[in-house]
Amino acid sequence: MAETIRELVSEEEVEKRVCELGRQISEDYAGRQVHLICVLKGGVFFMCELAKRITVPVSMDFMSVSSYGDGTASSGVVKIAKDLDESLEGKDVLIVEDIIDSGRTLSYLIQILEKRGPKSLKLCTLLDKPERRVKPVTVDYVGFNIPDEFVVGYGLDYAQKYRNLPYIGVVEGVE
Ligand SMILES: O=P(O)(O)OC[C@H]1O[C@H](OP(=O)(O)OP(=O)(O)O)[C@H](O)[C@@H]1O
Ligand SMILES: Nc1nc2[nH]cnc2c(=O)[nH]1
Repeated sequence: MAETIRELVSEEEVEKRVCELGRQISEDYAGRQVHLICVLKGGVFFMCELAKRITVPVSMDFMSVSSYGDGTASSGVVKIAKDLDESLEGKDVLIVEDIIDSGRTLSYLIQILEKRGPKSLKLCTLLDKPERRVKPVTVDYVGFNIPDEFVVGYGLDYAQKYRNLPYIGVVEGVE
């Protein structure tokens, strides 16, 4: 069977939800600066769109933590491929992720970042698959809870493809 993509969340729905999250974050961080941490590569589309909707001062940094490689199942081994450039000391830090699945990546990342002295540390994810959780993670902002299906688009890949889709879709026709 050929590889195809079935739309799960439309471009319009994603845009609307990103605006709502931006508004909520702006209210919650009123009078403060929020330091966004983008988890590469998947989080980059979401972080850019979200940052544009936040009305309090924003600073940004990037980190790459990988546990999936080219497959559809987490290896369970989390590697830091690129660390942050700046210190988190005294900052109101908001991690921006594309998806939380088993929770392995984020529980590991939060453990590391908490030790770096942020004033606060919160988590925002575009997508969450709560029924897949292996490691507990506290999620402060969620775009959409989705079922247990492997999704692509809006930054998410399958073997590095489909990140550029403007909507969220499910890959069909793969093992
Ligand atoms: O909750 P988990 O089961 O740990 O899965 C979530 C992680 O998987 C994806 O990253 P991936 O390793 O695919 O890297 P990428 O963002 O560079 O595609 C996603 O961006 C999360 O970081
Ligand atoms: N692309 C992609 N990466 C993931 N990482 C964890 N779950 C997923 C998923 O459903 N799709």
